[in-house]
Amino acid sequence: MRIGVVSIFPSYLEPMRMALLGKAIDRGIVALDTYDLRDWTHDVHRAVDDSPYGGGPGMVMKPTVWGPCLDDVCPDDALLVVPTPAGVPFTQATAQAWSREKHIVFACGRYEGIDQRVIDDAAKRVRVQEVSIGDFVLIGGEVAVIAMVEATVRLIDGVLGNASSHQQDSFSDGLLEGPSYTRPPVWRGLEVPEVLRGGDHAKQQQWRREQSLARTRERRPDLLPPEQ
Ligand SMILES: N#Cc1c(-c2ccc3ccn(Cc4ccccn4)c3c2)n[nH]c1N
Repeated sequence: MRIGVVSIFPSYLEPMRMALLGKAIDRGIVALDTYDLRDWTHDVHRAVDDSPYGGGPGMVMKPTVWGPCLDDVCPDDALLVVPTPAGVPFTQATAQAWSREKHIVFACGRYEGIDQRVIDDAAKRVRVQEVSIGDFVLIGGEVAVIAMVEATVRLIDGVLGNASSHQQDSFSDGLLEGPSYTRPPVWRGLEVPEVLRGGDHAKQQQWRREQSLARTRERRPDLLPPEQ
């Protein structure tokens, strides 16, 4: 998978070159290109924003800068992703679908966002998805991109050491993951549940399912399947 990210703060994206994502890049599973939007500005001040039509707070990012940039960095067969608080919710299902893409380009806005005509113009040529990572407002799109890239790339074969890891994720079966434990068996007077210390794998699987259902019922009843 090739990933392109456009930002006015490309160094904000450097965490994606560390740890597991960095290893996926080193192993050629993922290629990451970051672009500085200001390289497409055309004035001495390298302006990327302007006042909003119709008034309102803040500034809006210029179509005359974003348009030529996306023309250059986003080929017709790529998926263009635009993080925005007004986007469709990004979910595990989104990550699953994106993990099968060959090329994804992320457009990181700042200020009050990107002139809508940039998205409308791009949609004439490429697939565009405006997505949100949650019901809160960030300062820009970079943090959202890092989160979405992690969630997506970890699902690509070969990225996670233990292939089955992501099959037991929270949300992979629609439920929240239950509690996890490791040694010592007793810590500060707290014991690891007996069933996990034994060897009956069928009982352990049943226990884990019950814990997932209980936790989901308590924290995210909206995720429960109808019969639960
Ligand atoms: N994904 C996602 C996001 C964002 C997000 C993403 C991109 C941008 C580009 C600018 N801003 C600031 C901003 C403030 C006010 C109104 C519009 N935009 C962004 C915020 N916030 N919360 C999410 N779940």
